[in-house]
Amino acid sequence: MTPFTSLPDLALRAYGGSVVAASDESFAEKESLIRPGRPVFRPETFGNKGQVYDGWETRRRRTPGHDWAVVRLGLPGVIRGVVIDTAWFKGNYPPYASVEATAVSGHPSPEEVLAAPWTEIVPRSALKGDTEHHFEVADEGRHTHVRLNIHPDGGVARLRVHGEVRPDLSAYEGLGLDLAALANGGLVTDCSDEFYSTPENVIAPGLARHQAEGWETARRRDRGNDWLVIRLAGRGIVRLAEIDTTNLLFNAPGAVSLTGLDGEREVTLLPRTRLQPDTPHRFRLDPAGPVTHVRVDIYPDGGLARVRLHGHLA
Ligand SMILES: NC(=O)NC(NC(N)=O)C(=O)[O-]
Repeated sequence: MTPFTSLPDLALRAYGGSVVAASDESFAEKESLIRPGRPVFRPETFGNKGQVYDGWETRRRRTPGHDWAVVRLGLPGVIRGVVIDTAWFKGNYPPYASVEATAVSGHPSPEEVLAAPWTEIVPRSALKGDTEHHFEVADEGRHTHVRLNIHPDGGVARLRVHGEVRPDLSAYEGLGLDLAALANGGLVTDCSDEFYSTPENVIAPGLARHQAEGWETARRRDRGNDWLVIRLAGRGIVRLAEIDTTNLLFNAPGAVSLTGLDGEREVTLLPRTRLQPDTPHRFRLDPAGPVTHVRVDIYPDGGLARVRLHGHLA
């Protein structure tokens, strides 16, 4: 079975997640919980509020109760697993944690979210200091928010909430949309190589700020070519592709082609076409029937910053 960590982190700040409320954040800010990247630590960096930690850290509690933080998922969906990472918190980690989830439609205030009915998805579990804890989640519900409870207080470096994206696409009814976008339910299901950075990046929101925020493969030393496959938000007709090589200056692919997949049927959407480095290309695609997946071939290797596949759901 593939580990749940291979699924997108629905809470990630780069995917639109937000820590909307917390009981306390005296020592270190709650926003760090969903920051991309590994937590870092520099010893003996004492500020006015104590040692500086890359995480969320509450004060030493002198009253009954426990601390908590509420995260709005950037990508609502079905949660398959949660990672609670206490990296670098050694004398100040919480001994126990639990996680709850809820689904609130629209654009609720933090108060409205807190008042919603919550479902426990990770029961109260023992934690260790400076450790990544992986908890599988069996709940099949679609959720928009999670609440991390720590008992009674302390610091957590990162909270990762991996799962399957289940967007509400009702606002797009009758309109075109990016069928590849992670936020719309697209998913990279396979790729030839992800040596330097994950192919999931090509369907992430926004622009890549640097090379590592896109997809980059190792230098190929054989006669083949690198590729990735995107499962679209649904079966649909793709009309316009954006192939963005921004930030790939000396390692952009020489060319790209796009193939639509629908069951056994394979259809060329874009024949092999030359690319320029550091350029957001737009290509109108050959008319073709609906497809469920698109294979992006790059020649011979390199990577891409973003791939957008605009069209309509069939
Ligand atoms: N940020 C802190 O200073 N935290 C704590 N102290 C040290 N030294 O890390 C603590 O929990 O009292």
